[in-house]
Amino acid sequence: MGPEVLSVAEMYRADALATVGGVSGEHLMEAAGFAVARALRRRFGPCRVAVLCGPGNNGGDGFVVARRLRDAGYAVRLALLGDAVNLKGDAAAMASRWHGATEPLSSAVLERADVVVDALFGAGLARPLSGVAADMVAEIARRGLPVVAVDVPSGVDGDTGQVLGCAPQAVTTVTFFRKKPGHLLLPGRLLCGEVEVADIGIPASVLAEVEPPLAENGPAVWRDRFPWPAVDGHKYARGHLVVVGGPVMTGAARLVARAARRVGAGLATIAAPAEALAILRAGDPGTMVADLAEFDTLLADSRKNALVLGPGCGVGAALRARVLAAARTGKAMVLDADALSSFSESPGELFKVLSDNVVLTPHDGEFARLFGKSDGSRLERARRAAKRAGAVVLLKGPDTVVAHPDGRAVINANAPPWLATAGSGDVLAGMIGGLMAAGMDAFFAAAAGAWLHGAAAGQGPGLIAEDLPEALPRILTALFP
Ligand SMILES: NC(=O)C1=CN([C@@H]2O[C@H](COP(=O)(O)OP(=O)(O)OC[C@H]3O[C@@H](n4cnc5c(N)ncnc54)[C@H](O)[C@@H]3O)[C@@H](O)[C@H]2O)[C@@H](O)CC1
Ligand SMILES: [K+]
Repeated sequence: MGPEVLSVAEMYRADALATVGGVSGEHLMEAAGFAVARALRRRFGPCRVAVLCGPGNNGGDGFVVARRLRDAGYAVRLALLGDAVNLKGDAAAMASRWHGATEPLSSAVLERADVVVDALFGAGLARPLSGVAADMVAEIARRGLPVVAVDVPSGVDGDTGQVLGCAPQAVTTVTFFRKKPGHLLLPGRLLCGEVEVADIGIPASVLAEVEPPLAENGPAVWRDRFPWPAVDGHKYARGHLVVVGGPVMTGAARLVARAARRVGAGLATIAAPAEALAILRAGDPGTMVADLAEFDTLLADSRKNALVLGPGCGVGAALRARVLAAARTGKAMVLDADALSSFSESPGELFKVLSDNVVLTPHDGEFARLFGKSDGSRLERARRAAKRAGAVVLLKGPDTVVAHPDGRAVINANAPPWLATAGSGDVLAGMIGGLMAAGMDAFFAAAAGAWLHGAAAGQGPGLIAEDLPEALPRILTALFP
């Protein structure tokens, strides 16, 4: 599915499979430490480095980093949490190859340091940082020292991106083989700084056995399924999206329709209440307008193959009835905003009629209204919600997650803060609806929509929602095979 993302358990499994395949643990650790030392050298010329090692294999990597940097002419001090005699396996072997002093972990090691290598805890983090480890994190922040993190900044949970206790802010994090969710989900992603994924000799063939159901969102995930028009195609072959509009907030439906047409839907019709028709007819000449009183006729027309309901519609029984009627047709559908909030009292009524041909696009507030307050990372919550709803769920945020009821998911990490602007969500719903109208599978349409939405915000300062659809031709041209 593209750039795979492995859970901590899957990472251990990949590691074990590589070892079974003949790559020794020591080889992996040497390569890991080498990659971290190389990343540090790229960023910092010869300087004074404090390497902080923990009691497990993350610490083992640290011993390699220390040796490699010293060999390269850096002034290295190394401090270990716990006693060296308690180190095991590969970490013990690497400690025995470090010929410098091993200090007990304390802030003394930071004196006169220019850079810190954080090799305290990685994948094996089991509980919140406390005691001297937590004191070190505070002291590093107090001194404003740059940190290069091994695998993850210590304290960041590799599976959730959440912080257990505390964690240092890194400038660079070097991880191995593939990213973990914690590198992409907030706040982990921000604490990592720049993430480098190093090849340490684990063969890609282990992925066939591990089969991770998670990927980092990007064109590699969905490029092959993108609904480019056929040379001999007709506009109806590119799909016809129906956008349900409301009486007052007419801009929302117009943004949806414009985004859908820009992304590739052949036709778009806004179906709105009578009082909104005049203003809608004065809008984009290429967007069609219909009276919402004819909704049943629109639904019965098989050429109209996809719908977006919610943006600007107004919460209530009328919208609820339209969503249920639309869902019963089995057409591709995006439910956003008011279409979701209309079911906050009766989510089960909605979930009963959904399928994986439907994408729900809640932000956190809408998500909580529909699925209740739930614990866990965005990834876990989106996955549970998709399963419960029986539909694709796109949980919006700076780390948007798209989850399929079968457990597949992508994490999107290209959304800039400029997207937090009025109408931006309407454009996202339109992009996804447009792609589904053009024939793209719901899960991949949601993933592609999320990524294109982030890419379209690339202009940065001054961005307004109206700019987003207009950025699509440039982005799509670069993707066109
Ligand atoms: N593919 C892989 O899996 C590879 C992993 N390597 C390294 O190995 C690391 C994983 O090693 P480990 O499984 O030994 O795990 P860690 O080294 O991350 O930590 C495990 C140790 O820390 C202790 N611990 C956990 N949380 C603590 C806390 N809050 N306070 C105090 N002690 C705590 C545990 O009891 C255990 O002794 C990876 O992060 C990576 O850096 C590399 O050496 C190379 C290959
Ligand atoms: K670490």
